[in-house]
Amino acid sequence: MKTIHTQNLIIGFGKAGKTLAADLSKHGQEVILVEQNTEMYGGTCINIGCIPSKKLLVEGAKRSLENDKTSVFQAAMSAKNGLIPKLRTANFAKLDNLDNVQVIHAKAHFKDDKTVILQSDNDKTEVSAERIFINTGADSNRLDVAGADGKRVFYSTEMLSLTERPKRLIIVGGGYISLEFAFMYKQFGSEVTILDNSETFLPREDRDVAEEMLRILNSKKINVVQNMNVHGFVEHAHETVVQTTQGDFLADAILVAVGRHANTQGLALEQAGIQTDNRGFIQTDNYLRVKGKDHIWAMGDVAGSPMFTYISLDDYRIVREQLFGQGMRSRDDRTIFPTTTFTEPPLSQIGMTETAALKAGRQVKVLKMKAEAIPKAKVLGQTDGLLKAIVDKDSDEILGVTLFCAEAHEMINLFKMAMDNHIPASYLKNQIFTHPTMSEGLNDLFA
Ligand SMILES: Cc1cc2nc3c(=O)[nH]c(=O)nc-3n(C[C@H](O)[C@H](O)[C@H](O)COP(=O)(O)OP(=O)(O)OC[C@H]3O[C@@H](n4cnc5c(N)ncnc54)[C@H](O)[C@@H]3O)c2cc1C
Ligand SMILES: NC(=O)c1ccc[n+]([C@@H]2O[C@H](COP(=O)([O-])OP(=O)(O)OC[C@H]3O[C@@H](n4cnc5c(N)ncnc54)[C@H](O)[C@@H]3O)[C@@H](O)[C@H]2O)c1
Repeated sequence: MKTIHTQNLIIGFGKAGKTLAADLSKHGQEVILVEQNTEMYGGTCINIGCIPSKKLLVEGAKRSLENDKTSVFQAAMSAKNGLIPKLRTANFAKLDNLDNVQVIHAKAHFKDDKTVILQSDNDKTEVSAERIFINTGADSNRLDVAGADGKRVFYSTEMLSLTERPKRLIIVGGGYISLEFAFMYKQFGSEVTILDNSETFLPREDRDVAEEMLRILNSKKINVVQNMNVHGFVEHAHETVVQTTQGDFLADAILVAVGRHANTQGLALEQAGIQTDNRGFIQTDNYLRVKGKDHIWAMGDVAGSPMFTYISLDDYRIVREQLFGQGMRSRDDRTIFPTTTFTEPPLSQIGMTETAALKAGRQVKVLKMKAEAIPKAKVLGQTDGLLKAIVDKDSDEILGVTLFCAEAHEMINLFKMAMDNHIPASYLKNQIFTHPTMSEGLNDLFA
């Protein structure tokens, strides 16, 4: 077994890890970044997450008026298959081209809190490191029911690379992945049914927003069944029966999208004395330092940070500030951040919903308008949805915004800046916007 020493060992080629590797190198530090899967160079986002899913959504939308849905599906898959390897190669080259960064293809596990074993097919290397950064991401939760290992039961990764378009798609779960894949496969002409076990559809959203999403889903003939549990899957020659508390459903493909868990299996965290919380995420302080270990950090999904690429990037910023700055940045600095579910239209949110503000005892003004009132929505032919802002009655402070309309995913970022800088609601009422844009609708929303 080879033994090497490095200043910095990064486990996992995720967003935080790859950005930190480049930064450490820029500062003259030597880095080993270990990734277990060559098909994952660049991490979840570019290979099996955000980018391939959005590429398929965009390609499907481009050809939404075409009747031959099999060819729409094939063209979208082929466009996605063309893009992803290029991004992966570029991500690898970006680090590999740096003199003091070494990317090693191996699976890492801890020997102790200063030593990590890198195990590849035919090689084993022991690395002792001054600093260790864990950025191993998350993986799909499995359904523990009979038949869940059947050939038509898939998770998001497989659904991004199906070779045959399913005529009937059942999606188990009613969150981000469920909704985005429901719209995606609807564009490919599949009959889509969402089976969710929660009593309330989109529980984090206000009811008017959830009802509008439900209306849009139904108008597209995407069926949503709430409050049900899957008992099992029974595989037949040409279809699979999904057995639930609300009867049987027939499917050509099933997507299970019921959340994701930390990728810590096989890391042998216990050998390094690294603890996980009751949900399996690595326990850190607000500066992402692993509990009780001054030289080990965890970043991104595995650290229990909200599962978004831009939050993993922000985790990198928190660590960067400790290594090269004043060390002041922490998780407390991002109490509010925007989110978007890439449906049609996209659903974007920041800060408090109306329900959350009232629950917190705030005295609020609720500003609300339909997307169809915005001229650009008519130009785009995308008049579904609504916009909502929650404003403190006395101080005029913007407490939260929900944009469920065309271009919402771009517009919501404006509110991160406005809210961080305490720009009052009245400012938006008179802000000059270009025309015709969806953003100009904010003049009316805040009027
Ligand atoms: C289908 C889907 C769509 C998504 N869409 C969006 C979106 O639109 N916007 C958004 O912001 N977020 C989205 N997300 C979430 C986002 O992709 C993740 O939150 C983000 O990529 C997590 O990055 P990370 O830095 O934690 O690690 P990851 O990018 O997950 O990287 C972890 C890496 O570590 C490697 N690894 C694991 N264990 C080991 C080991 N023992 N040794 C060596 N290597 C190891 C893994 O192979 C992996 O490459 C989506 C996720 C999915 C699944
Ligand atoms: N646009 C984006 O930013 C984006 C897109 C995709 C994924 N993501 C990230 O990835 C994470 C994982 O996505 P996800 O959709 O798997 O999780 P999620 O937490 O968003 O949704 C899980 C859903 O599954 C349901 N559920 C749980 N157990 C169930 C069961 N046994 N039967 C039926 N339904 C069940 C829940 O009620 C919930 O509706 C998200 O939380 C998000 O952070 C982000």
